[in-house]
Amino acid sequence: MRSRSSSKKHLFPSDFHIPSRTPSTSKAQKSGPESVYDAWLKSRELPNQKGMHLNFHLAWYVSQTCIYDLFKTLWGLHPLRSTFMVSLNIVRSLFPAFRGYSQILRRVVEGAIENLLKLRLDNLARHSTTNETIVLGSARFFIEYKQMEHRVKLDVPTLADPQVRDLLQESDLFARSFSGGGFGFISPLDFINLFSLVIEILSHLWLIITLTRDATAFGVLLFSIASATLPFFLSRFTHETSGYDNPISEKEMRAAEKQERMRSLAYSDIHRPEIALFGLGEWILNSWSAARKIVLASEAPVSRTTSVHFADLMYALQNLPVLLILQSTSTSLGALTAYRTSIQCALFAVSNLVSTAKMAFQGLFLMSAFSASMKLKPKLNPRNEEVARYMSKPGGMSIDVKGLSYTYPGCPDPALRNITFSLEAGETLAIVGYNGSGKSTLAKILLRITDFEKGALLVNGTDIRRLHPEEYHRHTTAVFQGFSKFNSTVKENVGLGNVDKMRYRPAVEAAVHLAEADNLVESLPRGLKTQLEVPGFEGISYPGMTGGMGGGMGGGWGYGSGSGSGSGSSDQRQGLSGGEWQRIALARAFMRANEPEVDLLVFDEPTSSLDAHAQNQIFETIAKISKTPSGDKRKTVVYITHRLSTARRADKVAMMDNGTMTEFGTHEELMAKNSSYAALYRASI
Ligand SMILES: Nc1ncnc2c1ncn2[C@@H]1O[C@H](COP(=O)(O)OP(=O)(O)OP(=O)(O)O)[C@@H](O)[C@H]1O
Repeated sequence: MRSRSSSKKHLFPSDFHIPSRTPSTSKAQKSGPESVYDAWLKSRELPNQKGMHLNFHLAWYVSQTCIYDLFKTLWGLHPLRSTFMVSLNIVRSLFPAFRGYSQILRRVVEGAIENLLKLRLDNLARHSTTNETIVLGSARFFIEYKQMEHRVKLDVPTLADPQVRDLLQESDLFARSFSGGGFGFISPLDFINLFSLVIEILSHLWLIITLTRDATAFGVLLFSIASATLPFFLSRFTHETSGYDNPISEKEMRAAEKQERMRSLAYSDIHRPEIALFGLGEWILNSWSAARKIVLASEAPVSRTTSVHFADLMYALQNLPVLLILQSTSTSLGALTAYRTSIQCALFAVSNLVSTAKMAFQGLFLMSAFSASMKLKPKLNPRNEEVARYMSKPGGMSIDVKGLSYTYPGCPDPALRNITFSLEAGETLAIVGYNGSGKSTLAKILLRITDFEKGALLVNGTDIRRLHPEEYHRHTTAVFQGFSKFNSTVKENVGLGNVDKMRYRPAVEAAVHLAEADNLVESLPRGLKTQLEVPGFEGISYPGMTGGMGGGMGGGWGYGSGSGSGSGSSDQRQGLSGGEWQRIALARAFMRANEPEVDLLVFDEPTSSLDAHAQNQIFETIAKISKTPSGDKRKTVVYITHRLSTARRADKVAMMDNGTMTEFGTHEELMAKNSSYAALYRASI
């Protein structure tokens, strides 16, 4: 355990901000890398990355900074099994040379040694594969876990960086290579293979030298004894058959489906705002981890009796006297053939070594991507020395915005320009304006989903940039314009708004009630347990699965437009209309709206698909939540609406036009101004 934690420290020593894209100046090319990220970046600038002209200097740097720590960490997961895996690979790599030696002996004892060797090799191969499955399974889980743990923490601005996306993509390739290769890239086993190939070449060289010196068959005897006894001892540590032979149980199928759903969710960009806002990271990680363990356990080999090995041992020991006799036999017989075979094998091993080394070389940079991605720091996180705690205020959250501007990466024009306004704790603000005027962008900045580049934003008097987003989000709830639709049950779709209470049915029912969605849920075939279908996403099917998975099967955490009402298919999945989905999204936001620590409620066009009656009811509910039963203010509410009849309910109204806030005040004040808002209002009623 000690080695494991210390290795982790080395491998993931500290977070860092990805520097802005550095131009590939000749100076930068010449100087050495300053970090693993730097090395990865420079490796991408190499003109012929896949050829032989790779930069050995970078590879050396990556080897020094990553390989040792990574292997030490992975070794620490299964020290004994890892030792066996490497030992077996070494033993296996010694056998080709030994087999060559046995050809000399074959003429003396027809086939006996060869058969014995074959038996031992088969056993070794079996044990080795089993052991590798276990060791690599754990390594893969560890790598995937680390990657997912880190991924769910990354925020929208970090993931919007194209360089980060490339880094994460290569990091994914590295993690996937732990399935045992297959992606045309390095598998961790290839590093061991490199070592094994060197051993094999050395063993051939040893044989060639031995033959030329006319030495005794002492080596043969030694290997025979080792090969005869090793599998017997190994049988006490390893298992036999692969779990693939076993039929997949329903539990395993559900776990496989869940693991994929959670992985999709963790890696999804579309759901990122809600993952951040509702703090879903830990829940995703725990759910994935539990499901992944079940899947890995189902793939793990199953133990079998060791009697076969005992018989093997007896058989092998019976041959020992023969081997002892052979020791005194002249080795000159067939030596020429063995000599030639050994040279051929050595040459073959050398060419194998070169191609494996080339793959390992490429793999090094994928490893550097993984290592660098582990150190990515979410851009919205404040620096340690700047962190401030969120200070609650009675009545809700006060908001002060001064000269705020923001331009989306890669866009020529700012989405927001010089926005200034103030909101007292407990006030309600309606943001109105034309399409594309920056309303949703402002809402995302207020929710600390998106950053801003100029100006200041104070919440309860504290600079929002000094607050840890994770902590700040606990004091907010929201319905986004493009809210997430999950291919999951109604209960989960709503419960995700407050993961702690997700399994508490009365809490989910209360949220459904607040969203006026009781009738909708009652009309569904399985009520809260009904599996919702997101258009455009198919379920995952598994071999041996009959009749779907009831409510449990869904294909990924799909996201769709949500228009149109699909009917439940044979697996009882249910489509919803746009308005019905909107009620689900509102219920999700209401899951936590009533929590005492929630001070800010943001709704981006929450009722755009609802009829006028439902819309009024929802606004009544929002008004009710924002005040105590005695009428005192307790939550600040910001909502974006195109229906100006709802805007007049708010304490303040903000009129947006082309990224600027052209008017701000009460409905009456703005009407008296008789400007854009008044015109828009009159046009909408
Ligand atoms: N992710 C993005 N990347 C680049 N530009 C964006 C992005 N999101 C929005 N924009 C641009 O920023 C501007 C403001 O968009 P925003 O969504 O804030 O407007 P809006 O007022 O909410 O519009 P609507 O009323 O149609 O919802 C628009 O010009 C839009 O094209």
